[in-house]
Parts: sequence; C-alpha cells; structure tokens
Amino acid sequence: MEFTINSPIDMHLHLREGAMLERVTPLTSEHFSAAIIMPNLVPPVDNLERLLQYRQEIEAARGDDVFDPLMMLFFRQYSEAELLAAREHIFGIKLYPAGATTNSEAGVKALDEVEETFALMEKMGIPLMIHGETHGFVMDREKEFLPVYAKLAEKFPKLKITMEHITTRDAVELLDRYENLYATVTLHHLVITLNDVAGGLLNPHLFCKPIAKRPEDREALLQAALAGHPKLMFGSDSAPHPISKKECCGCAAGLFTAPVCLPTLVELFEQHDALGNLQAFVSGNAQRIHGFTPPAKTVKLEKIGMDMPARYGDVVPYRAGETLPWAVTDIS
Ligand SMILES: NC(=O)N[C@@H](CC(=O)O)C(=O)O
Ligand SMILES: [Zn+2]
Ligand SMILES: [Zn+2]
Repeated sequence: MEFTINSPIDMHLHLREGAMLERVTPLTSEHFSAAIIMPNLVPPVDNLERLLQYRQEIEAARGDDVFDPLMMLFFRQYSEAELLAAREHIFGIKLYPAGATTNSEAGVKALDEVEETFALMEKMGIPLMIHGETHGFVMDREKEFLPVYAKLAEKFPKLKITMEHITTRDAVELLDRYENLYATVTLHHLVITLNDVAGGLLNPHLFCKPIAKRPEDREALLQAALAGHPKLMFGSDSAPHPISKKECCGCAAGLFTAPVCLPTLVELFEQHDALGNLQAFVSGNAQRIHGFTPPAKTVKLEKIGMDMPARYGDVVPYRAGETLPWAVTDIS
C-alpha cells in the first residue's frame, strides 16, 4: 500500500541554532517542502539582520534538499520603516505573551500597549501568529486566551491571525466565528491527552506547552483535522530539547516530532478513512490561506514498517523505539 503527499508544509517548527539546528534541520527539510521557522531563540529573532543570518544557517544545514524556510520575526513594537524593510523576507510575526513558553521572556507584557504594531501589520498584510495562553491555571490557559483572539480579530478585521498549536474544543469552535482567524494544530495534540503525559508514570517527552488536554478536546481537534477543516493547518511544533533538559527536574516543554510527522499523519488519517483530506491539512489549506506556493516536492509513503531510533544524537523523538506502520520511501 502506498500514499503520496505533494509539497507538505509544516506551519510551526523550531530548529534552534548551532549543533542542534544542524542535527534537526535535515529531518524536516527531507520530508517537507517548506516550514515556518519559529523565532524564539536567545536572544530572539527580532531584527532583520539576525533573521537573514538565521535563514542562512538553516539553508546551509538543509544541504541539497528542496526546502523553503519561511522566516518569522519575534513580535515587539516595530516601526513602519522596520516592517517595510523586513516585509519581503518574512512570512509573518510571532507573538508570545512574556513567560508563556520556552524562550518567551522577551515577549509581550501588555497587549493593549502594542496595538500600533498590529495596525501596521494589518495595513501591510503581514500575518500575526500567536502563542495564545494566559498565566492562569495550566489546563485553562488557552481557553482564557480565546477572548483575546476574538477581540483582536474584531478590532483588526483585515489582520490574518493564527491561533498557534490549538489544544481545545473551544478553540476549534472559535475558528468559525471570525473570518480572519485561523489555527494550526500539532500531530501530538491529535493523539495524546493529559493522561499520556501524567496519568501513569510521568512522561517528560510528552510534556509541552500548551499541555495536552481532555479526551473531548483531542476528539474535536482530530475531527476538524480529519475533515480537512479549511481554516486549520498542520504545524508540528516539533521542539527539540537535549535529553539532559527533558529527563530532569525542571523538564523543558516541547516534543521532537519532525521525523515521525508524515508517517504518523498517514497512519492516523488511514485509521479514520480520511486520507482524502490529508493533502489539504498538510499543504492545501496553508497555501490557500496565505496565498503562496511552496517548492514542488512529492513524498511517497509505503506501508512497509519503520523502526524508530531511540535517539537522534541527544534528542529523544516522539515514538522512540516504536515500529511505525508507514515509512517515507521516495522523495522527488
Ligand atoms: N511547544 C513547546 O512546548 N515548546 C516550544 C515553544 C512553543 O511553541 O510554545 C519550544 O520552543 O520548545
Ligand atoms: Zn507556543
Ligand atoms: Zn512552538
């Protein structure tokens, strides 16, 4: 049995820097034709010079792979001149509430104080991506942030806003209420719940922000993805951390999923008789929503089994040590 995906796009990806970047970049650039590169480095990617330098580092690491890194600026207040200069080099701007997740200390403290930049972005057609969590009770952080999305969508009706890595049924419902509101969802949030993280022995490799939620949340996300919901895009949020930062007290948030994304998505969509909608979920929707065409790439998967390694260097991947039914067998 085989299945082919054309030009898969990962709409939310962390590549880090240095040795980690060199290790993980090829695992995405092999399978995907483009990916949105998150800017939460230390210091953040919040100026054009750093962004162009970062892009070069990624291009060197992807080797000969056909792969377009779609660069993001880290949200701060920008002047019109800065945005004009950056415009042709960026895909969008990523906003982190200060302290909400990994390397977000430089994020926004008060959203109502940065509206000038939202207005500029709206005027210039620059998309806004948001890590939408409050500092409330951990299971309620996304739900509590939803009114913020709603307010922004109303106040800036021409601004394209993406709710990044949604994890709740409420977020899925909000999608249909505002024309300019979109969302990404990860692979792992279609599969796991909080039970997998902390219901038995604690599994630090499944700990991420936002934390995996309830079965009914996973079900709503899964149904929307399987249906190829036109405003929902695949974004892996593959977020590698070295094993020393995961298997310790004070575990870092993030799952490293890059090598298993496509095989697991095919497995999941096949299980639910929804393979017909996978192309839209991993490529078509993003292209239509954002009006771009990624480089052509054809990825063939076959049901021949693939043994997942326990580690890639010092990083433990999602599904480490498992035998996956599907494997990527040809890329052209
Ligand atoms: N998702 C995560 O748990 N971690 C991400 C940051 C993020 O996307 O929030 C990371 O950079 O490690
Ligand atoms: Zn995030
Ligand atoms: Zn992320």
